[in-house]
Amino acid sequence: MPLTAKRPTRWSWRALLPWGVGVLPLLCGLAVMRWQTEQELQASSLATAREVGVHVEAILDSLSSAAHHLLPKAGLPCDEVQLALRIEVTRNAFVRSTNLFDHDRLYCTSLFGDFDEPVNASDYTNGQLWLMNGNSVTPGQALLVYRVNQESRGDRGAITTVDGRHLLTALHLIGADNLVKVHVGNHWMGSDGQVHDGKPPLAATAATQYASTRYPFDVHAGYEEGRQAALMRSRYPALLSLLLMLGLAAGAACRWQIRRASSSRGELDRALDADEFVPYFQPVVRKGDYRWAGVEVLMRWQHPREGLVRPDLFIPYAEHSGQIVAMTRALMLHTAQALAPHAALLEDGFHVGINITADHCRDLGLLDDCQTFLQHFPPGRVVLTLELTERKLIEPTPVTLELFEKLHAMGVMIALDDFGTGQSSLNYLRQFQVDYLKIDQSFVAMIGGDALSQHILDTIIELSAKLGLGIVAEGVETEVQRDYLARHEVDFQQGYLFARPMPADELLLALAAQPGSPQLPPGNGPEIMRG
Ligand SMILES: Nc1nc2c(ncn2[C@@H]2O[C@@H]3COP(=O)(O)O[C@H]4[C@@H](O)[C@H](n5cnc6c(=O)[nH]c(N)nc65)O[C@@H]4COP(=O)(O)O[C@H]3[C@H]2O)c(=O)[nH]1
Repeated sequence: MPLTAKRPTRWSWRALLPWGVGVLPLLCGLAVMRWQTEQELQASSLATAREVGVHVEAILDSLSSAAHHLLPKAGLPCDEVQLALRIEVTRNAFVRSTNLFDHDRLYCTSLFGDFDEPVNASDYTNGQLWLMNGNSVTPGQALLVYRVNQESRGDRGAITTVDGRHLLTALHLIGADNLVKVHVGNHWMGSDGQVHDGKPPLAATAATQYASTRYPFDVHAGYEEGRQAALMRSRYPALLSLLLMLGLAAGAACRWQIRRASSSRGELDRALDADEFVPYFQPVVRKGDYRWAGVEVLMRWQHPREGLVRPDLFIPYAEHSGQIVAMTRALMLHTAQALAPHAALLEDGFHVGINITADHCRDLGLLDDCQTFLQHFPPGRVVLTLELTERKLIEPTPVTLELFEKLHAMGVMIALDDFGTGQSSLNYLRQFQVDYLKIDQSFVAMIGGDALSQHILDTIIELSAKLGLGIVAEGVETEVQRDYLARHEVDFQQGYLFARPMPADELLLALAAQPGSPQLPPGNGPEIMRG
């Protein structure tokens, strides 16, 4: 179908749908990738937290073992136990210092020997662990302190410490790309090695936690903001580009389909508004004198850019979209306006054939169109003949039957077009009160051909005679065909042999030129005569 006239873009669903279709595969793919990377980061985060946790537990095992060795010595004089304290520091890789306390005062340390400093059990989580921000020996440097007291005396026991750098090494080596934090009571240490107060902040991505069941600490892990997007970009670059291309292709295909459908419909609507559908007329001659007894009205599209467009290029779409009803109404009006002022040129009972389709038979609207058409002419001057095609099946519903009954009552004739080519020709004959059969041009073309084809043509002619129907032969191109049809008493003939479809001006000119025809009133003739 030819297309023209660009219309202003409107943000309707037609404009938005291709974007939606294009974005959909991308969104679905991104959702799957997001879910997958989320699972992956979560699993890796949990594994890191657990690994760091297990390592810290191993360090604490070392502190606990040293502390428990020294525990029975708590309360003994410092010069008696000092060597034992130093031996534990030497024997345990992670132990930085060992200490004994009595009456809640630190009285002996591996570094200084005799010492005196208060020990407050409440500084320790569960009375056991304290993450300190340094002590008097190494101020500002993280220190994890383990405390254990004798079962019988809560104010007497042993204290061992580990340097925060051991924890830091674990955080850096195990959780290299992870934001891992060791949390003890109201203090925590991150990969900056500093001890902070309070609870550690949750990581933006895949925040997980490992809580030790053996010591009162937990490990928080997770990733910084944007980690997931970065992982998706690095993991799925090929898939992302594929999805992008798929989305583009789907969006473009959808846009093309919508434009095709909407532009065809919109284009027909525009042409209808601009009155671009015009009638062409092909004469139908009667047997005997071959005088023009009527015309078949054939639609043409006077397209502003493409010129005159043949009906087979747009009628099928118009029939499919249902726009054919409005187009036929406009065509009938044009026909009436072109012929009515020159009705004197038409002999009484002049046949005007209009093609209709199944869409016209869905309601009784066609009655008004026919009525309006006939009102343009003096009574009895024209006989309106509706030509039914079988391109869409016409159902014999109560509405259709009522329509045909009322059309007949109005004097409108019904012809079956292209008779013999469709599957329902005979059914139509039974179901609807038909007046004429139009033999399809393919049968007329068989004249002079093989015997079987000719038999089929003869049978159609006989059938119409037996049913008392008028018969019109279409597509008569040769004198042999004309004479054969005349010998077989075919009532009317139509074809290039007599005349090709022509515009109204030419038709009126030719009608006026027929012998015995009244002349057109001066100044009232068709364009072609006046020019
Ligand atoms: N080869 C050959 N062809 C001949 C000869 N005599 C006439 N024809 C062509 O045969 C077609 C006859 O019309 P149709 O069977 O109703 O077939 C029509 C009809 O089914 C449809 N059509 C045309 N106008 C309308 C309309 O207003 N409404 C509907 N629904 N369909 C229409 O389009 C079809 C084609 O129309 P056209 O192109 O005008 O083609 C016309 C006409 O030009 C001949 O001797 N030899």
